[in-house]
Amino acid sequence: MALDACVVTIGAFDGVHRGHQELLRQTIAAAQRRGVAAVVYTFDPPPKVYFGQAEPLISLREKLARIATFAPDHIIVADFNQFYVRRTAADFLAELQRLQPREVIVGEDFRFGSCKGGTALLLRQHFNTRILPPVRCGNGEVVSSSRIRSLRRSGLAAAAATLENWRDIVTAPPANRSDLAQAEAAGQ
Ligand SMILES: Cc1cc2nc3c(=O)[nH]c(=O)nc-3n(C[C@H](O)[C@H](O)[C@H](O)COP(=O)(O)O)c2cc1C
Ligand SMILES: Nc1ncnc2c1ncn2[C@@H]1O[C@H](COP(=O)(O)OP(=O)(O)OP(=O)(O)O)[C@@H](O)[C@H]1O
Repeated sequence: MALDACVVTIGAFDGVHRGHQELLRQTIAAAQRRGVAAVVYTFDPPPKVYFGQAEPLISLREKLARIATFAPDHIIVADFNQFYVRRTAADFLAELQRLQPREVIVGEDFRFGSCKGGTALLLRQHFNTRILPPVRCGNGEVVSSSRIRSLRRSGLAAAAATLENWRDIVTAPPANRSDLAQAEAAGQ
């Protein structure tokens, strides 16, 4: 996919939890301010799932439905497979360049490229990059997909659901079905 201009956020976004939701909100707002497309770039399966380090929190369909409620213009789903995983950080930067991002929005711990060689600071050397501070829960812990998995494993499903913050929306259809169809097409 190539674009003239956009604001893009990148990540596995497993669970589309409160931290991810902040990235999505900031991305949509920045794109609207700049009058360019808002793009969400995600991976399927989530890299940790591909490497056998975790079970997915939600299906791809549910992830796309949750992301679609923020109404980005495009959702790019990279097929995270044996070929994709060989891409270096430089390869990934070159691919991102095709989207011509006016702004890239990620969290502090974002990593990309084989062996996680790329960091948010490396992104900043190539693109106008906004690195958001971590969203924390009430007790000060950083909200993360890993933390939600760990809470679920401990039988603390209610606490996990609080971090996901999808209690009211989880079974609802996406705001706009055509967004979802577009997102699924982009992932092929
Ligand atoms: C091109 C590319 C190659 C990657 N290769 C690896 C890898 O070899 N090992 C790994 O643990 N993660 C790898 N990742 C996953 C990243 O470390 C990271 O989990 C992913 O980009 C999602 O970021 P997030 O976890 O902040 O959402 C790769 C990511 C990309 C984009
Ligand atoms: N609590 C948070 N606050 C702000 N940004 C976050 C937070 N959690 C994740 N992000 C950012 O969201 C994007 C996607 O992150 P990712 O999908 O790896 O979530 P994660 O919760 O850190 O996952 P995991 O726990 O499996 O490593 C990245 O840019 C990451 O830095």
